Amino acid sequence: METSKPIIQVDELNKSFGENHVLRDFSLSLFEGENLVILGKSGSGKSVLIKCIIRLIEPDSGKIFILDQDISLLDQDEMDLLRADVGFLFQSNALYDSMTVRQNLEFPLRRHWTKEEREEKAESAVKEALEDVGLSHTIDMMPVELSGGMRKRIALARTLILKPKVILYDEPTTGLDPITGREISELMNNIQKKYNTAAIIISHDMNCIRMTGNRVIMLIDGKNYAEGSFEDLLKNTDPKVRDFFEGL
Ligand SMILES: Nc1ncnc2c1ncn2[C@@H]1O[C@H](COP(=O)(O)OP(=O)(O)OP(=O)(O)O)[C@@H](O)[C@H]1O
Repeated sequence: METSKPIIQVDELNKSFGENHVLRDFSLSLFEGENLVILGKSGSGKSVLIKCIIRLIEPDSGKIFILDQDISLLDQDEMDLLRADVGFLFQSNALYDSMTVRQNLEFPLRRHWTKEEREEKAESAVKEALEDVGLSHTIDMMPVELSGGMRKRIALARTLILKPKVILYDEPTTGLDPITGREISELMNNIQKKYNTAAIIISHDMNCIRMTGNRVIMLIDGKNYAEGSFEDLLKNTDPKVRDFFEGL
């Protein structure tokens, strides 16, 4: 897997808020088709890292390359184009409550597809994305009519509709019961298989991490402190790694 070129490359990222030095020379590589989990205590900087990757936050120093492009050099239009390749599943789902499922799914197409493309392909794209998440029958429903697990699936379908090369998952199973959480984890794996998408997953849910993570990075003291399979890290004897697992 690691012989391929990285889809996302983060090099020696630093980010401070005042005296709070959150990321310290943090680096990672995400390769095609892999699910990479970022583990770290609350407040360790996982969200800051993701926000730097989607450029909601500017790092103080360091570089981020997405699909070979140095994102600090992209203008707004170029960044928008790149965003079509990088799907983001918000913890809150961020569905529009006043829109039907169909309208929610069509929403990203407005920005990324021409009117002609939408007229030609939107209907089939919505249907395929809903089929992918097993919720074809909800197409004309409102988000309020759906359960938490269903809303998560619809949010995922909306991410999938642009066929991203990478998906960033922010706590994808938080707030769901264990069975629904397991279903979402399975769905994440199915999507990885079907589309060969790479993913960065931030999660505190050990079931989700075990099920979905091909590789795990531990964010400790602002650094990529340890990485390997989840099982490797469980066996790691470093005191800070042990401290993390024992604190769970
Ligand atoms: N915009 C901001 N301004 C100031 N400090 C910030 C800002 N965003 C994040 N921080 C600080 O950066 C640190 C890391 O926050 P972050 O949200 O990345 O943690 P996290 O690892 O995602 O935590 P959790 O697991 O609880 O979501 C925290 O100390 C937080 O207070």
